[in-house]
Order: sequence, then structure tokens, then C-alpha cells
Amino acid sequence: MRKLIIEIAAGFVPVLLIFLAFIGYNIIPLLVGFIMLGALFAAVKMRGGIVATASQERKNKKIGSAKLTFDEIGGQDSAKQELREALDFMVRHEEIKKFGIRPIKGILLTGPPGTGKTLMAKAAAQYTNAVFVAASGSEFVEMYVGVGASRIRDLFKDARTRAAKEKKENAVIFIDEIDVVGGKREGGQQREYDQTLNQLLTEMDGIYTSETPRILLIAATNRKEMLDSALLRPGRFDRHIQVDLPDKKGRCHILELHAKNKPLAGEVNLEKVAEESYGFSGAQLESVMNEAAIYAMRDQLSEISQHHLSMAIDKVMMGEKTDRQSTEEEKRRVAVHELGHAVAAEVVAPGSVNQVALSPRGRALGYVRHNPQEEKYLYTKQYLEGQIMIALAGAAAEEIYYGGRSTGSSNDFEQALNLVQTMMTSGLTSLGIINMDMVTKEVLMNENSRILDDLAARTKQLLVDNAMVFDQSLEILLREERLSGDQFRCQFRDSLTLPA
Ligand SMILES: Nc1ncnc2c1ncn2[C@@H]1O[C@H](COP(=O)(O)OP(=O)(O)OP(=O)(O)O)[C@@H](O)[C@H]1O
Ligand SMILES: [Zn+2]
Repeated sequence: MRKLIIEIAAGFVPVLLIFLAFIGYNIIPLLVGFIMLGALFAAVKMRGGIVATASQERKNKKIGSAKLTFDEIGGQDSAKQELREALDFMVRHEEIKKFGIRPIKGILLTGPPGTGKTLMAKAAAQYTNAVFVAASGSEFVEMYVGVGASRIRDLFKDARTRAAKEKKENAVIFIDEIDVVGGKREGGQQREYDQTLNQLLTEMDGIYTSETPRILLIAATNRKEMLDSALLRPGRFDRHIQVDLPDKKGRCHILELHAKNKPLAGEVNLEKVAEESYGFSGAQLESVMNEAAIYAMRDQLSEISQHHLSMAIDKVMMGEKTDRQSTEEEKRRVAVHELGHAVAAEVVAPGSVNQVALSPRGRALGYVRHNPQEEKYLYTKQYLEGQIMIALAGAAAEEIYYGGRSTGSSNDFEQALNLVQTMMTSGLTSLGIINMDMVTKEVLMNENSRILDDLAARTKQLLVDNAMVFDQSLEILLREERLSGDQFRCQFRDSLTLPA
């Protein structure tokens, strides 16, 4: 702010000189005035440039050495795989051109903070042998109108000049927090942001394959729904890769990576640490390792013990204001809920469960993945009832194990209600073929609850009948956070062969 006042004051002097020169018809103050104005203008512009490079350097420092490979990123197997596949388009540019395939210009990484999106972008640059230029969305928000747009221009220019200097054919530009510049344009007053976003779109449209360096933009956000749709159009950020919180195996891998330069005691069991840090991001796990080392040093010991790691988990968790107890409790409840869906699905449609997992994915804390089924155009009553039972089974399992439901079932109920609706309009209920407009609301409501109550009771019975499978699977799921379809079906087979 003080700088701004100085600049305005400094700008006032030459203007005054020019004014006085005009009144006095004197050429010397006129010239001096113009020279001063020019110098001031250059200074302001340069300051913008210097600030931009300085913050870029900060960012580059923050993300460590320029050479970072995918091997140094823990977990994230599917995200890494997807990203590599997209990058192969850049590496195999000759073939791409031959087939007339549109090059990929932008990749959007979405996911919670600290999951390694920046690391992914760095590894992408390494993988494509590209120069790496990074910026954060917030750097483009300035009080001077047009500065944001000119910084975007500078960012692309910087990528091009660096590639030329380092004799590289590719350049990766990484923009973190893209939502700050790329937010939806509806709203009206944010004109400065608009200019910046428009400049970004213009630069992206100006990327050609024939030109070197080939430029790839990687952007990161944890609020994809906030982005302006212009950014997501084909030819812009049309590849989306989800970077999730790591599952137990991923957490173990990340801990191993960050333990490499630290003296761990022989008794340390990183798998146990991974188990206790459910829901942690990569950044939090890095923090756990660091805090544990500090505890060990404070104890004047030469090695980090399991105890130090446990204390570090608590510290990182308290810092995040999460209640350890409720996390464990929540994990169990999610496991019960998802297993409910899975057991019902496997009974209703044997062989249909592909995977049950606890790792938080997007907003859901757990999920059941189903094997792709043949696409159906005609549904039987039995099929629809089965689907409703699968939807209701999450809440049913919670009722059996906890005596009540949680808020996690609203989507399931919506799905069940839609299915009942389909049954009614298709004449598959006891009402027979009906004209929905001619039946009173009350009749429909009664039939609706009759169907749902009946199916809910059958679902509960199904779960009770398969309690043994349920309990054994629950134990594995809580331990591993993941249960493959085959592992799951093993439980069914075992329970069949056991004497009743
Ligand atoms: N998968 C991972 N493997 C190893 N380290 C990780 C991983 N994820 C995060 N980290 C650690 O956390 C730090 C921060 O990660 P990074 O900056 O890549 O996260 P981000 O997703 O870009 O977060 P933000 O959205 O907050 O910018 C890394 O420097 C690294 O030490
Ligand atoms: Zn559910």
C-alpha cells in the first residue's frame, strides 16, 4: 500500500512539470517531465516482473529439485498411470500428427490439498524432458487492472525463452489454484479476473503442435465445480485426472519415501503407521515423518521409534482438528455401510462386485465398484427390486450394526425412490397399469412405502442370513481398506462349506 502512495506521488511530479512547461512554453521541464514519466512507467512494469519471478522462484524452491520422477511419488497409481498415458501424446508427437489427432494442451488435476498434484506436474515435466515453469493462481490477482493478464503472457514467454535457452523441445507450465483465475465469469464485477482468464484462454488457443517448444499446461484445483466452463472445453483443459487421498498401501509407500533420509529404529512398523493415519494426505504424512524426527532429536536419541511416530500422528491430527476417536469410528461405520451394499449386490447378482474400498474418494468415504454389466434396455420387476435392495442395503447394515442410520444414505434413498418410480410407471407394482395423473397422491405414497418397507425387510433378512460373510469381510476391509471382488467371493464360498 505504501508503495502505491509513493508511486502516485512520484507520478504527480512529472505531470506537474509537464503542466508547468505548458503554461510557461518552456521545452526543458517538458522534456524532463516526459523522461521521468517514462522511467516511472518502466519501473512499475519491471517491479511486476520481478515480483512474478521472485514468487516463481519461491514456488520452485518449495517443490524441491527440478528432477523428480514418478517413482518419487507415493501411491496414486491410477492417477500416475492416467497422466503418463496423456503425456505419451506429447512424447509421440510425430505419430499424433500423422493421425491428425488433436494434441493435448491442458490437463486438470483435481483433488484435496497436499495429495501431490504439484509433484505430479514436476514429474510430468521430467517424463517429457520439458522445462518446468510454475505459478499459482493467486499470483495473477493484482490491484492494477491488466497486470494479471500481462503476467499470464510473461509466464508463457518465460516458458518459451527457457526452453530455447535449455534447448528443450517441450515445456510444462503448471498453474496451481487455477480456480482463483479460472472461476466462473458470471457475476459481473470481477473484470480484472476476466481479463486474466481471457488472456489464459487466448494463450492456450495459440499453442500449436508444429511450434517448439510444445507447451503443455497442467493446472490444479480442489474445486473443479467452480471453474468457468470455457476452461473445460475441448482443446483447453479437456483431460481431468483425479488425485485422491492415498489408501493404506499408498500411505505406506509415501511414508517409506519420506523415511529414506531418516534413521528409523529396527522396531518401526510403517504399515502400522499407515493404518493409524487413515484419511491423511501425502503432505500430512511427510509432516508425520518430520515431526517424529523432531521428537527423536528432542529425546536425544539416535533413531526414530514407533512411539515417536505415534506421537507425530497425534500432533498432525490435532493440528488439523480431527478427533482421532471419531475417525476410527467413522471408518468402521463407512465399512459397515459399504459392505451392506456389497453383500446385497453379490447375493442379488452373483459375481457383480468388483471392489469394496474404504479410501476416501472424492466426497464419499468409501465405495463399492461393480463389474460392468450388460447394458439393459428392458428391466424386469425382479431386476428392479434387486437394485432397490442393493441401494437400501447400506442403511440396513448400519441399522443392524448400530441400531440406526447416519446421514450417509441420502443418495441411496434417492436412487431407491427413482427405481420405485420406474416400477410404478411401468405397471410393475400391485397397482397394475396406472395413469399417474389419475391416482391420488395418497395412493401413490402408500404403494411407495409398502414397496420400500417390504424390500427393506427383505434386505435386512438377506444381511442377517449372510452375517458370517459380513463379519469376516468387515475384518479384512478394516485392516486392508480394500477388498477385491475375488477376495470377497472367497468369503461366500467358505461360509457355504462350513457346517451350519
Ligand atoms: N504422493 C506423495 N508422495 C510423496 N510425497 C507426497 C505425496 N503427496 C504429497 N507429498 C508431500 O507433500 C508435499 C506437498 O505436496 P504437493 O504440493 O504436491 O500437493 P498438492 O496436491 O499440490 O497440494 P496443494 O493443493 O495444497 O498445492 C510434497 O512436497 C511432498 O513432500
Ligand atoms: Zn450407500
